[in-house]
Amino acid sequence: MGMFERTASVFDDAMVLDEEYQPDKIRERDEELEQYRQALQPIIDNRPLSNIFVYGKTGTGKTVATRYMIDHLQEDAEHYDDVALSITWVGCENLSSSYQVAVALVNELRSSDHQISTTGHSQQAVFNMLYTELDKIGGTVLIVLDEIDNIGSDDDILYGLPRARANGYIEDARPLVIGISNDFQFKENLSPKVRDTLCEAEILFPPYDATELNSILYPRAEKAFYDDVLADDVVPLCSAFAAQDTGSARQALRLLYLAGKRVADNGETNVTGDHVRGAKEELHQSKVIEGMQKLTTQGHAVLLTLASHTANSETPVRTRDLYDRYKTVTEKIDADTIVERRVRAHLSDLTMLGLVTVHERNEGLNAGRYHEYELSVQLDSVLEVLSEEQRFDDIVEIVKQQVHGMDRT
Ligand SMILES: Nc1ncnc2c1ncn2[C@@H]1O[C@H](COP(=O)(O)OP(=O)(O)OP(=O)(O)O)[C@@H](O)[C@H]1O
Repeated sequence: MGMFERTASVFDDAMVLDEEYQPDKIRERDEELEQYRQALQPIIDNRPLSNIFVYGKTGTGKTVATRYMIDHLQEDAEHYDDVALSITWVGCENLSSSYQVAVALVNELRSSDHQISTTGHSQQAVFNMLYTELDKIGGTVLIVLDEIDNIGSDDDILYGLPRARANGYIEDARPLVIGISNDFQFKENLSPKVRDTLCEAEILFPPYDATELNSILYPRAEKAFYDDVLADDVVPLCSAFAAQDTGSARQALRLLYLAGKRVADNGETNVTGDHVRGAKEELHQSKVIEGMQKLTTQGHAVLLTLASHTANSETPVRTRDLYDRYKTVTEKIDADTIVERRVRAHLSDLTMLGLVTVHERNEGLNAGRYHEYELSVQLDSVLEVLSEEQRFDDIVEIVKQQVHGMDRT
């Protein structure tokens, strides 16, 4: 026997539940797909093009629908000799300016031995390289900018690309931009001229309800799992939880996958509603941890203070005691000390994120009303996140020892 053996599994093909899997049908999006078709039709008819802006919350099918439409468009365009179509897809999740997007586009269009570096050129120089590349390709060049909201209000590229032909920078190519965004504010923050051209055709992807999620999930579940391993309530529960929370198909698929994985990890043979509930809790925890990682140094300092009280069994703790300890914490980590009122503001942020629970006390006339706080997440996970920041190292170590001290008693 080797060290690794194929695990007996409820999964027939778990990859079907993976993010990257392209389903052969897009469900529950007939209206949006029809709008998409109409917006792309001018390419086939050699009519003037308009740019397309696709928006909606995360997991609502924007990317999968765009891939699907482009695949069909590419296939059908081949039937027409006078339609020249090329596609360029750039994910902008790590690109925070027009300059960076332009560099990424140039590199996407160029062969691998003519790549340019991300620094050292002027923006105009990179734009010119981009226009040159577009002209070399010629014909309609469909440019998909996924997660375009990352460029914020630095929207020069969205101004320049659609006007490059009219302004005489390119002659042979007709660029068409599809911008995809899950940030509703993004469009509002664009300059009016850019907004008008980018959003000539707008397609909104609303969140899914439970029924729609069921119809997306069932065919995937059927392919992903062996027959008869899913209890009847598994898919509806995944759909219901995701519909209540975000309306995201990604979340629903993730729940289904994690439920299956729990079964596999426990060496069980059937997936039940309880596995889905466990998966939901697991997803929730990882979201909480993500929220914790994104806090500012002051947020982390307040959290660390509360962790220290927790390690010493001093919770729930009153604001003023917490503030005293906070001052020693910031001294140790060499951070600024903010006033008590602002520490309270951080505490209420932490409460909103689900990291902290607040109790309101009312102790007679003299004591008045006051607040007490305690952690609502595991001390271990707090300390793990905090130890990712180097300046916290020493003090996190101290708190950890306090926990061990407690264990001994
Ligand atoms: N209508 C649908 N039919 C089939 N599968 C879908 C549908 N909508 C979403 N999915 C699936 O849900 C997952 C998330 O969808 P997608 O990546 O398209 O979301 P998105 O709107 O682009 O999200 P984000 O804004 O976070 O990128 C994918 O695995 C996709 O296959």
